[in-house]
Amino acid sequence: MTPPKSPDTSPNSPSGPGPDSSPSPWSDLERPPLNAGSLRRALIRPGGLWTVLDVLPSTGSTNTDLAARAVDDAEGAVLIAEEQTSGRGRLERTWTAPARSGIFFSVLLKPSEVPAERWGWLPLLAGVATATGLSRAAGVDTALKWPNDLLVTVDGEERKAGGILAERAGAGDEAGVVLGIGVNVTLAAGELPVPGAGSLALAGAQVTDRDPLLRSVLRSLEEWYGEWRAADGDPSACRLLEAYTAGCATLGRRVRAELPGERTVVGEATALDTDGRLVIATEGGGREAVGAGDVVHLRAE
Ligand SMILES: Nc1ncnc2c1ncn2[C@@H]1O[C@H](COP(=O)(O)OP(=O)(O)OP(=O)(O)O)[C@@H](O)[C@H]1O
Ligand SMILES: O=C(O)CCCC[C@@H]1SC[C@@H]2NC(=O)N[C@@H]21
Repeated sequence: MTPPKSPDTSPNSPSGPGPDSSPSPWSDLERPPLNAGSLRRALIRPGGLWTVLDVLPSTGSTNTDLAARAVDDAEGAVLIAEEQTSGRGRLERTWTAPARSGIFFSVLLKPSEVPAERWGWLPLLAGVATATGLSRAAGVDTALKWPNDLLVTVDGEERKAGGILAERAGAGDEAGVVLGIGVNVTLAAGELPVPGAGSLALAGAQVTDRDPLLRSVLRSLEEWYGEWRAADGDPSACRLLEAYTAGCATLGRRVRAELPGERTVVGEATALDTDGRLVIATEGGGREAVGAGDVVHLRAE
């Protein structure tokens, strides 16, 4: 089912009170809830990675919730929310996640045998896996904006429709990473939280049932994670570096990386190095690699 087309004079019309205050143009019937039972049944298989802990009607942030229980939970724990009231992005920025408008979830991974310096690949791996899963389930093309954004094209313009937040959690033998993934699915034009945001629906995907999307992204994440782990976290050996490079819209573009202390690096983004840092060929003929943890903003020039 698709959202109502303009002109729509109903009180719920996206052309109603304005971008920030307009209620959803979707009815509850068109935005069915996630089905926890079917998600569990689909994801549980012998030797499989995932355990769906819960599908919460609302929570602050699935990353915060899962991090709080990271020592006690086994790897593969998945926490899903229909809505987040304090969703977070990188550097404690806000991630807006209105009820039933997208897929919002966190997974707990504990790749204890992979050298910890390679764990920085996990958010990039999650980007590749999410793009693969969305493409399989909804036929929608997404591009990766280094380091943690998922872009869709809406009317010829790139817009952010998703993001990934990776946070270290637990300690000692139970150390791990909470990977949080958020994708705007049904958000309509009048509901966009910030300029430059987009959604799968706005990119032309005919998706209202979010269960298949979630299943597909989690399956793809399990596949990529399995390959990466089997390769001891070496992104070249498991073709992660190749896949990220192929899907990355940042490479080949002129960018401005804003670093702490008002330092900037400007030039062409040419490659990712083996640590997942973005290599920028600067105007003076040099090359500088910037890490995801250091970049405050990365803008296309
Ligand atoms: N549902 C959403 N859809 C799209 N964008 C969102 C959503 N919620 C919040 N945002 C934007 O995402 C930002 C958080 O993401 P992040 O920390 O990756 O910053 P960014 O602006 O994407 O980074 P950069 O400047 O490097 O592109 C928020 O500051 C906000 O601008
Ligand atoms: O764009 C970003 O900076 C990252 C956004 C990450 C959003 C997801 S939604 C599920 C999980 N819980 C959060 O609070 N954030 C992540």
